[in-house]
Amino acid sequence: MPLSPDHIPADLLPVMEALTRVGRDVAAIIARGALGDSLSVEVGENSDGDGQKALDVMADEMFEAALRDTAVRFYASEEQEGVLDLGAGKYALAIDPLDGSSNIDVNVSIGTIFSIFEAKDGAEESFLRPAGEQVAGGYIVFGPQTGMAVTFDDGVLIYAMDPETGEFVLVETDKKIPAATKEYAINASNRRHWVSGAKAYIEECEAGETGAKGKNMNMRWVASLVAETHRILTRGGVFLYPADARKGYENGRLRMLYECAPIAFLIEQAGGAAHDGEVRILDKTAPELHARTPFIFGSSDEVASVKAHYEA
Ligand SMILES: O=P(O)(O)OC[C@H]1O[C@](O)(COP(=O)(O)O)[C@@H](O)[C@@H]1O
Ligand SMILES: [Mg+2]
Ligand SMILES: [Mg+2]
Repeated sequence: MPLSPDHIPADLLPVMEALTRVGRDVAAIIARGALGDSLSVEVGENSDGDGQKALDVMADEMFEAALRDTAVRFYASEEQEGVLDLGAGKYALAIDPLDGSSNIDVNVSIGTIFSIFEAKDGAEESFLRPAGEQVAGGYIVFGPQTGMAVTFDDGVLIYAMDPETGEFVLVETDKKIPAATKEYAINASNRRHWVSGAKAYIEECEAGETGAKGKNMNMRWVASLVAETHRILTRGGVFLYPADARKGYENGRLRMLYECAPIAFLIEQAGGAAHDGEVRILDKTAPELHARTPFIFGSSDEVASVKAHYEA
């Protein structure tokens, strides 16, 4: 099913068609759930030492195969150690083929996150550059409804997949996030490990109307970055995955290239903000393909308040 070319740069249309075609097929596999093969069985480990589930590997293979016929030259995946050279083409695409792996077998929203740069001559240099140089960033969410949010540096487009046709239909052309919010998202089980700025901000949220905020806050944690982003794009909110004292979490958990850069691009295009506690994500350059970064994003007032707590 072709995508409507409205609002999509012509050069990127075949890339977006490949992504949504695979999105439709992955959605169908997920929808069969327990009726099909187990999607959550551990099949190995990626180069980061993360366990790989069957659906992580399957989705990666499906996206890689579909993008081979497009203008994507370099393919960098969370599930693969190095960059693949797919042949001729002017783009470099980074992907988290399946985000929210812990939710695969519990029927909770999961997703795919993608980031596109214009390719340079070399594979790694095409990705290890300021995140602000992305030409597109977005995600596909597999939930009660399958949908997509994407930016081409000109606002945020929202698509809904029609379950009867598998077609991704444009439903909003300029999604905006409210500046103020009463909702925050953080994995509070790690509180004792957090850096002090995150601790201080969350204490203020918990104090509600009895503290400096003067308003009560509500908390949500899905453990699928795509689902949290979709909620924040839809009704506002702030998300934090801070650096913490656990081994391997010195820069938080989320990967700069496959997760934070494209989400930050979307969020800023929707009027929100994204930083690592100090530095704007779009001003950062990943030092290596699988590098992580602390990540705070969402409604601009709260994201600014988090920064003030880090600086205090
Ligand atoms: O289990 P935790 O520490 O709460 O982390 C949850 C985070 O990890 C992730 O699942 C990481 O992504 P992957 O599933 O692609 O590895 C995010 O989607 C989510 O925000
Ligand atoms: Mg992920
Ligand atoms: Mg993943």
